[in-house]
Amino acid sequence: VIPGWFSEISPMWPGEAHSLKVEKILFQGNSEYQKVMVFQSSTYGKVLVLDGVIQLTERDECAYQEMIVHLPLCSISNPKKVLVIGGGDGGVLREVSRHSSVEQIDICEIDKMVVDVSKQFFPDVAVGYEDPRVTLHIGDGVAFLKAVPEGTYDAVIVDSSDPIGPAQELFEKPFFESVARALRPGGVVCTQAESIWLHMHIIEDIVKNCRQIFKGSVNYAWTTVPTYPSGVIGFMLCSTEGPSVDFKHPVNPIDANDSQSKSKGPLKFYNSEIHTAAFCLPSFAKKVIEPK
Ligand SMILES: NCCCN[C@H]1CC[C@H](N)CC1
Repeated sequence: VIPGWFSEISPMWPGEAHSLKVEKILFQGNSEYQKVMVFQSSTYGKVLVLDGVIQLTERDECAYQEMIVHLPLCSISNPKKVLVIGGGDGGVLREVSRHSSVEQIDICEIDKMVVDVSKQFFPDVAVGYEDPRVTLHIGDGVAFLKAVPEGTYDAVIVDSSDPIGPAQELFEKPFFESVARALRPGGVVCTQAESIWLHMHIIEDIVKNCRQIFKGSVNYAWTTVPTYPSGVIGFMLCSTEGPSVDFKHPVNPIDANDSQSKSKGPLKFYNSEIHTAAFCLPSFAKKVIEPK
């Protein structure tokens, strides 16, 4: 360990570790589920770490939060009911609330400490909780979805951590089946889907499960997030049987004034061109992900 530096060492990305220079540790605690830490970095603003894994930094969180929300919501016209699984920091809520057609935003986060810590240290991320359309449920997303009436949601966003830890079940087939049941015909889901540089085997398994479960379209998109392992993160975008969804061409582009509300500031990363580009994959990934 280099004094004054945080290194993200994990068996999920063996032999490599991204490091950030630490100015000051601002919070350390143990929740019921994981170790929670916040530190002030030298060049990426404040950083949220769960069980030694970087979840977000103030400098680059916009890339992940904007893409995981606007890739699905800009792919369907008039999203009204949205469910967020995970996402306790509130960043996904901030982005969903830019869509004026949305009437109801439910969020199910298992770890209350993540919510409280985000409100205390990341107010520009946790601002999402201030939207009156938001209802916060503290609990297990797997159980929450089982209780959801069939066909309730237009969109589900699964903003999870990695498969090692509390989010493990969110990468397994039964969970994807419960998401499909909770979606209306032609409804969409977008999940955090790891890195094509590090996790092709996990992605292959997820794609196989999604193709069996989601009878609409199944696509993989990716983007750059400097402080995530290998500097990229991907998303599974799936739609249920019903009105067809073309994820690659946004039918519901985010409107300038929708996103210009004072509390949230302008979009820093997402736009319609980068939406379409996100689905372009390198050949080694196309081979595994795209249908034979
Ligand atoms: N809302 C915070 C983002 C959570 N997703 C991250 C994806 C990459 C992982 N290595 C860590 C969590």
